[in-house]
Amino acid sequence: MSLDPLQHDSEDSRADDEVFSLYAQEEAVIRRAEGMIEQLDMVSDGVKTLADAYRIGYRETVRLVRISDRMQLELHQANRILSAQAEDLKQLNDALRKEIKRRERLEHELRRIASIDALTGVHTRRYVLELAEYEQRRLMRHGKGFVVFMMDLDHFKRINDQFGHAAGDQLLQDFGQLLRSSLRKSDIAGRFGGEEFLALLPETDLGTAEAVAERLCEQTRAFRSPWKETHLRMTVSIGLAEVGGEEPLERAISRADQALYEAKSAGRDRVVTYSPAPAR
Ligand SMILES: Nc1nc2c(ncn2[C@@H]2O[C@H](COP(=O)(O)OP(=O)(O)OP(=O)(O)O)[C@@H](O)[C@H]2O)c(=O)[nH]1
Repeated sequence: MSLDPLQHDSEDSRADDEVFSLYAQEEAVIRRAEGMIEQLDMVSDGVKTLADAYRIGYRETVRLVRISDRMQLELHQANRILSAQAEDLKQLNDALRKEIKRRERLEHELRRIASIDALTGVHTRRYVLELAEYEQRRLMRHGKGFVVFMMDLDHFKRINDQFGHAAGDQLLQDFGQLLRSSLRKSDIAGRFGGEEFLALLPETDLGTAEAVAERLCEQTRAFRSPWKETHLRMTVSIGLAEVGGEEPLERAISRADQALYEAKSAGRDRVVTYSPAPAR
């Protein structure tokens, strides 16, 4: 509706129209205001809901941040503990490695002590028998044999009685050296006990073994061991026997021992090779 007065016929109807129009405008304004109030209420509700949600979200965020902080602290502490444990483990590992090395050295030393006769430097009886067993199996595979020497220093009791036990020890030591130097590296020499020695000569024929034994006998006879203002002398008796096939080593040792007994009986300072007693 227009408010232009030129478009109306009478003053009254114009006044009525104006009143009506004002009323309608007022109505419209009121309706718009009410609408706006409603919208404002809705906006306010929305803001309130958002604020509530934000408050909840904020609290949750704060809670999560606190948890995260605590977790970070715990992780940091756990990390420190793990680092300390790793360092402890490293030290333990180092200590273990050192201990293993120490034990290996000890084991090596024990094996050396068990295998080498401390006085004479040749092998111990037990070790010779161990080596012999292994050697015998090896030679059997190749169809080869070896020769056993049983050796005994002559009248050793007299040396001890005349010069004392220390002099006897010195001669035992000297004989150990003579024995080692007169044999090949592949031969096995040992102290059987007291003043008795044995040697195994693998892959050696009887003739060669006899020559080796004779040479050792001569070297022993010629040897002089300085002792105080004088010198010590010694001789050795040697019995030889061949080890054949699969026979137990003890049997061959026993034959070499018989030959040694013969060497002693025949006057000592000599080599005797075992030969079976002639059948009657
Ligand atoms: N010094 C010393 N003497 C030892 C050792 N082992 C054994 N004997 C001595 O060697 C001597 C061996 O004496 P016997 O068995 O009678 O033999 P032997 O006097 O050599 O006489 P035959 O063997 O018949 O020539 C004993 O007096 C033992 O005490 C040792 O390690 N050191």
